[in-house]
This record gives sequence, C-alpha cells and structure tokens, in this order.
Amino acid sequence: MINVSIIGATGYVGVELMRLLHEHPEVEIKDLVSKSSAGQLLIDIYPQFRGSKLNDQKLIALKDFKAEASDLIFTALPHGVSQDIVAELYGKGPKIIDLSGDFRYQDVDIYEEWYGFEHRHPELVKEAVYGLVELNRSKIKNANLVANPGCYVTASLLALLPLINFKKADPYSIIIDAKSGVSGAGRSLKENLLFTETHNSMKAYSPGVHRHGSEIEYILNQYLKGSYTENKIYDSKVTVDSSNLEKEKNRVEVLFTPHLVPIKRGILATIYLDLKEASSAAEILEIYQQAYNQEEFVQVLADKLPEIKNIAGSNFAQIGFKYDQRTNKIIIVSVIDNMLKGAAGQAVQNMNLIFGFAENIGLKSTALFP
Ligand SMILES: NC(=O)C1=CN([C@@H]2O[C@H](COP(=O)(O)OP(=O)(O)OC[C@H]3O[C@@H](n4cnc5c(N)ncnc54)[C@H](OP(=O)(O)O)[C@@H]3O)[C@@H](O)[C@H]2O)C=CC1
Ligand SMILES: CC(=O)N[C@@H](CCC(=O)OP(=O)(O)O)C(=O)O
Repeated sequence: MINVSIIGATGYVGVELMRLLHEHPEVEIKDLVSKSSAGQLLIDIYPQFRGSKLNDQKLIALKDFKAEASDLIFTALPHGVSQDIVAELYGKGPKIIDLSGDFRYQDVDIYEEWYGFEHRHPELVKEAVYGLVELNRSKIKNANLVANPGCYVTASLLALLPLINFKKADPYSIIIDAKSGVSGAGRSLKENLLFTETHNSMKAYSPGVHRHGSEIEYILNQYLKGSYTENKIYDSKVTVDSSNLEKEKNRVEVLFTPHLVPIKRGILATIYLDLKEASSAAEILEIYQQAYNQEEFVQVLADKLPEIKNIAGSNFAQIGFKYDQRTNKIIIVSVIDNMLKGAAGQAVQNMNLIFGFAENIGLKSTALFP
C-alpha cells in the first residue's frame, strides 16, 4: 500500500483522481489539500463520496500538509500556481505527478513564449519526465517528477506518433481539428462556460495559437530528435527520411484549432496528414497495429471511426483512420476522455508504473454508456 495525497483536491481533475484512487487496492488516500475548502468535509462538497472510505475525510490547508507522510503527491492545480507548490514539495521524499502544463517543456524559453510568463523554477524542469506512458514508459518508472501531458495533446500524439516516422508522411502538413467537452476548462466560474453560453452551441477558439498546439509540436520534434529512443513502440520498420528535412528548423509543424462542444467530457481530434507518395489503408493499419498491439489503453479500430460515447468515463483511447486515395491524405480520428486518459486516468497509469503495480489497476472500467 502507498500513501497518496492530492493538492487542488476540489477541482475537476482532483475529484476524478479521488474517484479512481479511493477504489484502488494499493492506495490509501492520505491528505486532500484544498485552498478554497480547507476544514470542510469532502462529502459536504462532493456528496457522491458519502458511505465510501472518504466519508469522514476533511480537506486540509497547504500549511498543515506534511509532505513526508506521503509516497506520492498529485498536484492538480492551474498552471503557474503549480510550479511554486511543486518546488516547495520537491525533494521532501514523495514522488510528484503534476497535472498542469508547468513542467511539460524541457526548454523554459518555449514554455515562457506560450504561457506568457516567466518560469520561476527552471532547475526543476530538467528533473521532470514527460508522462505519456505509451511514449516514455521506461523513464517514467524512475521519475521523481512526472509532467502529465495536456488533454488535447494526448489525443493528438497517440494518433500522430506512429505515423510521424513514416517516410511517406509529410511532417509539415499536419492539421488538427479537435473538439472538447466543457469539463476540459476546469471548475472555476467563467461566463463563457455557463450552461446558457455552451449548451446547443459550438465554437472554435485560439486557432493556431493554443498552447497545446505548441506542446504537440514540441513533443513530436523531441521524439524525432531521439529524446525517447529507449521506447521502441513507435519505431516501426519505416524510418524518417531526414534528407528532406531542414536541419535548423523544427522537423514537424502542426496547425491546431480546438473547439468547445456542448458535452461534459470527451475529446475528439480529427487530424489531416498529407502523404508524399501513395500508400494503402492496409499499410497504415499495420503501422498503428505495430505501435499499439501491446498497449492496453490504446485501441486501433480497423474499419470504424471512434466515438466519444465509447470511451467517456474510461481510460481508453480509440483511434481510427481513413486513407483518402484521391487526395493522398490520411484522416485520423482519435478520442479520449479529457478527465481520464487526458488527465487523472493517465496520472494513475503513471503512478502504477512508478510503484510497480499492474498498469491497469484502478483503470479497468469501460465507458459509461448510455
Ligand atoms: N480538466 C481537464 O480536462 C484537464 C485539466 N488539466 C490540468 O489539470 C490542472 C487542474 O485542472 P482542473 O481540475 O480542470 O481545474 P479546476 O479549475 O477545476 O481546479 C483547479 C483547482 O486548483 C485549486 N487551486 C489552488 N490554488 C488555486 C489558485 N490560485 N487558483 C485557482 N485554483 C487554485 C482549486 O482547488 P482547491 O480550492 O480545492 O485547492 C481549484 O479547484 C490544470 O493545470 C489543468 O489545466 C489537464 C488535462 C485535462
Ligand atoms: C475546453 C477547454 O477550455 N479546454 C482547456 C484545456 C486546457 C487544459 O486542460 O490545460 P492543460 O492540460 O494544458 O493543463 C483549454 O483549451 O484551455
């Protein structure tokens, strides 16, 4: 058994972590740290935990939190806020899995450019291991600080990584059109997230300038530069044709536009990728199957396109595609639950890896359907 604490406990990711962890057979929930609700009973804020192991659990303030008593801390805080709290806790003993964007870039300059403020703990950035399990499993196992990936980023990278090494793919052609449920924006009060503003409507936002576009591009380029070579799952028999790539430039560019859709949870990313020469659906399917046939949480659909209703409430990602012979493009569709594979589920998968538990413990639920 390990002792696990959550900081930022009453946010959407915090409550999803509690839901997964209070049933996890290897976990004892130690402290739930909250800025807004310290001193209150958890069940007064989230009555769904009535009658559970957390029935009598009180939320506590950060000043009363003894980090040393935990083996692992999840920080589920807004970016910018998280980095200072992680810096305060790092080195006190527990491993840390940070759900924010603060430690996802090894290059502080890129973080500062996209997040618009200074990183106050650049020394810690070097300690952080990017927490996309399917990409970085061996490094995560020994990490003291894991940077859990962004939700749109997880859906996009799982779809793109197997194809990015495909010598027929044009890495400058990637267009990602992604849709997210409203829980992706968190629980804080914002006028544009009110029911009346979001229900029965859809909108695009931040086209080309959303920070997750930069995270997708950054990780794909890091991958092509060899940062993740210890993990072979994406190195299929095809290899990148580096002769066509400009050395000084990023090898991959993506155009990313997110959309807000009137559902509570789930992300669907539709991704367009040009090919430089003709391929076939069978060749592309083989690449995906090679990448994911050992992966429990990534399911490749051979002859269907995935839908959010089939993964919402679960830690599964589903990927389908169509090879369009006429235009020589691949259209890939990738779905995840933003709160699970996109956040809390992935974080628990990381925890399982670090502590040597089976990767799927606490994560076996199928989708909530209907
Ligand atoms: N929602 C999603 O689908 C995903 C979210 N993430 C990331 O995970 C982190 C948590 O997200 P989410 O739970 O959705 O966000 P919420 O806004 O729902 O929760 C964040 C929580 O952080 C705590 N907090 C502590 N200090 C502050 C502060 N100064 N300002 C605001 N909140 C503070 C609050 O909880 P308390 O008062 O209890 O301390 C708050 O509820 C974020 O970095 C987010 O970007 C990543 C992937 C997906
Ligand atoms: C629908 C919605 O608003 N989604 C959020 C997702 C951001 C998020 O969760 O941010 P990190 O994963 O980088 O921490 C947004 O677009 O800002």
